[in-house]
Amino acid sequence: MEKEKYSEELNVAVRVVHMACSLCQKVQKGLLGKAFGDDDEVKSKDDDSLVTIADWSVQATVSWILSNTFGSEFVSIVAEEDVQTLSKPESAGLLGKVVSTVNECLAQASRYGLKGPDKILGPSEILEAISRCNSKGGPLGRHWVLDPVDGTLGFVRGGQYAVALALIDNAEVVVGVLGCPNYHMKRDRHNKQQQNHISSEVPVPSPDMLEEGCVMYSKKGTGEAWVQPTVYGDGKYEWPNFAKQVRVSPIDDPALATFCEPVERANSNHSFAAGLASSVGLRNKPLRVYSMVKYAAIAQGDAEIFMKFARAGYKEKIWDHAAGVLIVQEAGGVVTDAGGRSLDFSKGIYLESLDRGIVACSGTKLHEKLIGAVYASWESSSL
Ligand SMILES: Nc1ncnc2c1ncn2[C@@H]1O[C@H](COP(=O)(O)OS(=O)(=O)O)[C@@H](OP(=O)(O)O)[C@H]1O
Ligand SMILES: [Mg+2]
Ligand SMILES: [Mg+2]
Ligand SMILES: [Mg+2]
Repeated sequence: MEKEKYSEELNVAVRVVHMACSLCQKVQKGLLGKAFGDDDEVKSKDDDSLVTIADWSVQATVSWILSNTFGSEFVSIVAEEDVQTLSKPESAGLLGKVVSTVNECLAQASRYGLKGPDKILGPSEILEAISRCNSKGGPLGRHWVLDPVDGTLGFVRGGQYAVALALIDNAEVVVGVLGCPNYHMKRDRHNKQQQNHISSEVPVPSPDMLEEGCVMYSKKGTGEAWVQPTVYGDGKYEWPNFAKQVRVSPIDDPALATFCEPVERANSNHSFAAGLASSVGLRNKPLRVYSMVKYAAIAQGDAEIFMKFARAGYKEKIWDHAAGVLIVQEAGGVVTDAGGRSLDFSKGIYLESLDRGIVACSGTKLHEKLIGAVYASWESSSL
């Protein structure tokens, strides 16, 4: 792949994810000041999962920036949220909050080197921006894939969550950006690799920058993944900020490795993962973390393994994985389904032919052991 290919897409994606992180920070702070269930900013969807003003507002913001930058007729976006609830007459208050949140965020676009709207966007333009993300993806052409807030449960509980944006080109994930507003980049005393791909200026990081959230990103085929601290709306850190290369952990001894998995039992079979863990000799307790922050943890070497085994019948969606998978792979890791096959992003919004679950590892040695254990457990359970 030519070096410059997708550079502009990556550049815009990183900036808009930084904007989205700042938006989410503000909304999460506001939510945490209220008693859970005591506000109208969190709604339940038909499948009982949650959606908040942050989910809709990030989707509108990213959609507006991508469409305005690349031309709406050229942009296909596959994203999680729709406007069903938001466009009901009784949701006028909720829509009003989304409209002001999006406008407040877009007003900051120039701080991130992006162009915002010339005038305030009205409710119909915001609804249009959200519903424009209704592409079904597929095997051909370019599709942006967005999870505006991944781990919404973590978000409303004051925990980890992520903003995930990827670009798929002819079924391959070519750009991945993961905003993790509550997950800090790894501290390392030397920071020799700092460099900035997004700008020529390279400010020196102050130690407290490393305590804040981060945005990770990568481009397919580069063999590199990068992390930046988040830029906050309070003017504490100004854009452009620096970037540091991330790399997976060198640990390949199961006895020293740590695995992460979803927090909720409903989302992943904890006992199946525990069985695999013990059969390959993992000793550490699982790290249960909301959202795609689990991929970020693998990419920067905070953990070695991520396993997710959803219940039979649940179909994984591409926006829950695309950005994280690319970042882990380019940082040196391996990600497949539980049968050891690559994930197939060509079938539209679902990972259609996924075999049982997802296994992401820092290296092939751990990965082979885990896939072997999946096969062994499968054989013994079907005896
Ligand atoms: N039943 C079921 N099984 C498996 N996965 C499901 C299920 N229901 C939802 N989801 C998707 O899981 C996303 C959240 O994954 P997490 O790893 O954050 O799960 S957890 O909250 O830590 O348990 C979550 O993403 P968000 O909706 O963006 O939060 C969902 O897309
Ligand atoms: Mg959701
Ligand atoms: Mg999600
Ligand atoms: Mg989501």
